[in-house]
Amino acid sequence: MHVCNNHLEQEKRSQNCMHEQVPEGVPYFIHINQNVSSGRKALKQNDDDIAICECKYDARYPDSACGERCLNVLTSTECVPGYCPCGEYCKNQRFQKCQYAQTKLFRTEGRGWGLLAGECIKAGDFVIEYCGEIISSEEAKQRSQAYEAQGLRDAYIISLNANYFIDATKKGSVARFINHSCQPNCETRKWTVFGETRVGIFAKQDIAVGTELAYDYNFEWYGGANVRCLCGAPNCSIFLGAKSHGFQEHNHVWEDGDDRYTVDMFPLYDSAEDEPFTKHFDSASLANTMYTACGNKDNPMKVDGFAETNHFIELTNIISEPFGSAAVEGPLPINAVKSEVKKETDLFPEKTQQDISQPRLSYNSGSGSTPKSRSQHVPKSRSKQASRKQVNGKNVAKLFASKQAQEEVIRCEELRTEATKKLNDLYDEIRPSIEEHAKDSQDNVPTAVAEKWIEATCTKWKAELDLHFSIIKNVVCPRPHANEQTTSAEGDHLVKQLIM
Ligand SMILES: C[S@@+](CC[C@H](N)C(=O)[O-])C[C@H]1O[C@@H](n2cnc3c(N)ncnc32)[C@H](O)[C@@H]1O
Repeated sequence: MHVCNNHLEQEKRSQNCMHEQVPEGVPYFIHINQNVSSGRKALKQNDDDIAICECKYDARYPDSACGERCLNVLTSTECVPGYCPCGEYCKNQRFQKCQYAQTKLFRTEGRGWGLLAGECIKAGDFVIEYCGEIISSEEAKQRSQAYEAQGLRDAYIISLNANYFIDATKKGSVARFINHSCQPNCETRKWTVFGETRVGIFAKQDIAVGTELAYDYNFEWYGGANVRCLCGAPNCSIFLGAKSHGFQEHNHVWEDGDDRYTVDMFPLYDSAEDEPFTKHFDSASLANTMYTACGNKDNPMKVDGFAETNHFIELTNIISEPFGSAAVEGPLPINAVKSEVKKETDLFPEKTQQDISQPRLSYNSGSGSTPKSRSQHVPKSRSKQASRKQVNGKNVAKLFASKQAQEEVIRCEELRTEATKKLNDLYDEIRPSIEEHAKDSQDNVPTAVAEKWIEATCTKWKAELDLHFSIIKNVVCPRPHANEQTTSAEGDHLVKQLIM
């Protein structure tokens, strides 16, 4: 174990242990053993905020000094030096003291570099902290896109909490080399250290020396390009972090009962040709809404040529994400995806979860072939969608000639804002409960919390849909302003402005 007593020593040690550890050929990064935050103030803990446990050091029972029954350990909070009744004997300062397990970097087949256990690690042991730069979710999005554009194949951004991420791309601990497995021997756990949340990698089971360490990226990984998972586990999710929010946001995954789809798989009928073609679900849903409002799917009402021409499709594209880009992110939508089935292709073949006690981390079995090359990066199919627009109802309202239409759209916008705020507030309120359950027991968020969340989410979605519907309705079925006729040319102009 490495034990670092203060920051300076830690830093020296971290550099030293890196020199010992880094084999030739490992791409350059700055090794750190403490998160670094740029543009985010380090939390100052007041005495009142410091949790003090009730442990007492007894030389006859050294394990009593902040062992597993310590109140702080039970709440995943590290004791604060100077406050812990066990003083220097306190064993609950593992993050602070960098009490990491011995590990070794090695070159994998097909998955870049990986990390091995350099000693036997016991189930529950702290392996290493995942350190990096603490960045906001906005910054995470930007950096992730920039890294992808720079052609960086490996993604190192993981989520810290709802608002912050840890980016270990340029600066990080060696935890950044731990690869993903769908049947992992490690897991991430969040601990509070000096009032700040930190992410540690912990052993899920006894790990023999020389075994590759791996955890499941699904919960914290921000993702990058879609990467074919080469873990070889029988329950492999096929793509890295396929259940992560980043992946689902990127791929617009939709869930229906036990089936999972990407939105590409939803057929949309082109009213002009009456031929099925694949379009995004959101377009399809709006198309259906339109048909319901202004006719029906088989016999759409034709207003000023909108339903007949591409305008209709363009219009649905600008209002392309009634639900997806909700400002609030939370684990519930992630948890909602239960199966690994993608119906119409073999990409997500149906699998049976096998209860296998030994992890299969050889990566040479299970998937049928031995991966020889670097992981396959699946190209983005719809890069245009990454820059999708969020409709601003107030701006759109100004484009309508009719006062009635303007008022209706503004009212819808207000309702949407209100629903979004309620959802945000609710998320803040229930976050501790969600975070507690999100990782270890995916399906076990308390029902009361889930119900509240679902209700608020539905209200938000409905408000979102109402807004989009109101815009479409007023474009397609314009209400003439007093003494004014909205001509089809004006309608066309309006649509173009909306699209721009
Ligand atoms: C956090 S890094 C892990 C360290 C990385 N292997 C390296 O060489 O730096 C995550 C990246 O490793 C690769 N990776 C990790 N687990 C993988 C897996 N099971 N299958 C394929 N590639 C994997 C992917 O390129 C992913 O973006």
